[in-house]
Amino acid sequence: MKNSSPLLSVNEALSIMLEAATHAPMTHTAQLPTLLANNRILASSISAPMNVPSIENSQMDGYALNALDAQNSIETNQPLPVSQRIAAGHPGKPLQAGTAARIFTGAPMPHGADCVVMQEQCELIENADGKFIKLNHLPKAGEWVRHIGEDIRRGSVILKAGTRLRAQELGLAASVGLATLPIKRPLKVAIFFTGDELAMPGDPLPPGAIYNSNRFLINSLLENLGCEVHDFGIVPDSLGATRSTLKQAAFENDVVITSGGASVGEEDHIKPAVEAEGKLNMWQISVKPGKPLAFGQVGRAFFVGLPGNPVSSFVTFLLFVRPFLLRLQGVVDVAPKSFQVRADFTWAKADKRNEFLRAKLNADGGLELFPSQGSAVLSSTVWGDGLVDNPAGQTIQPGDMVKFIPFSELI
Ligand SMILES: Nc1nc2c(c(=O)[nH]1)N[C@H]1C(S)=C(S)[C@@H](COP(=O)(O)OP(=O)(O)OC[C@H]3O[C@@H](n4cnc5c(N)ncnc54)[C@H](O)[C@@H]3O)O[C@H]1N2
Ligand code: MOO
Repeated sequence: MKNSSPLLSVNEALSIMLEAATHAPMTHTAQLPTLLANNRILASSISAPMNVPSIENSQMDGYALNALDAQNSIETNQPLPVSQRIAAGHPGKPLQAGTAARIFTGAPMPHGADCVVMQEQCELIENADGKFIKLNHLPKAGEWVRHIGEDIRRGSVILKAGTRLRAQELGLAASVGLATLPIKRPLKVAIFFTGDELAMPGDPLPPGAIYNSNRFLINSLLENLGCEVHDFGIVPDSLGATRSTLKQAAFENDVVITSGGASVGEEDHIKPAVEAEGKLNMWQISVKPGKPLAFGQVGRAFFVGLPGNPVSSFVTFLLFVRPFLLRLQGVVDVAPKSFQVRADFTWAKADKRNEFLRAKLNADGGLELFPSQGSAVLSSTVWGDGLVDNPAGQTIQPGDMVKFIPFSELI
């Protein structure tokens, strides 16, 4: 086990976890209704069974016609007769030569028409002989026409295996008529929270106790990732209780995540419990907050021990657990996007560890820091827009460009 100095870097630790996840792919897949597949992971690549659009149709409300007829009508100052009306969902008849068809957005183009003139660009004349349009604009062939397969070509791969399905992907799948999708089965993740000081919101707070905020943080983060959460609640600070809960949780789940008790005090039982029931592969990372992060295996389940401090728990979940759980389900690209942003603050004291500072974008496009960067100050995570990834040993001056990872990339 690697646990002595120098501490593992963030990248080294992440590599160890991702490597383990890559070699233990969760193979079970199921066909799920597309409507229920939000946030789930696609198990196999999807090829389009049809073209989108499947037919040529109009992009505007206006008149469908032939560009040569339009040119002729303008040159001879002869309005074009309106020979039919085509609404969306109602295929029209072939276009009579030398006429225009009233058409609406999304309606099928009539055979023989090659363009659409917006109704704002022509005048409708109605008289005893019928309806005519006078064009104030000379359209080009193809204008305001949506062509077959313009968005999606039949047979092309529209979604790759390992894609995390968001609203956009589900919309795209639905646009080619897919009512169900092959998805990875959700990961079963057990969580428990160590600490005699923990009480649940809704219960009175005894002297010296604190509320179990991590239970709410971690449950929500796992839910966002589409995991099936098995919450074992609060476990007292004893090696026996920690070991038995760990064993039971590992028996029934793919991953066990704990909070607290990961550090070095006598009341910190996570490390000895994991060593007794399984194997610790990694402990203590050069990251602030979050140094005591632990990773290992108990039975067939992976184990991740998050530090008890709420901000440490939150940050290490985002940096390590999120990519790990995504990779376990076959997601290839698990790295969050980061941006170079100007610091509008001073960070005078360099740390030995790689720091992740809670920061907010200001109106000038620069970054400001939450005044207290303590590991227990959860307010910083609500105030902030994301994390500044500050390398070990680095101070920051106003005007320096820093690496910023928005929370939207991490949650
Ligand atoms: N002598 C040392 N002490 C500590 C070290 C160290 O290297 N040497 N590391 C510090 C660092 S860094 C961190 S981070 C913490 C993490 O310690 P643990 O994972 O053992 O967590 P606990 O001691 O159980 O709790 C720490 C802190 O967080 C509060 N807590 C715990 N669970 C919850 C919860 N579910 N919800 C809200 N708050 C929680 C707990 O009351 C403590 O205040 O260790 C340092 N110590
Ligand atoms: O790493 Mo701890 O999270 O600094 O407080």
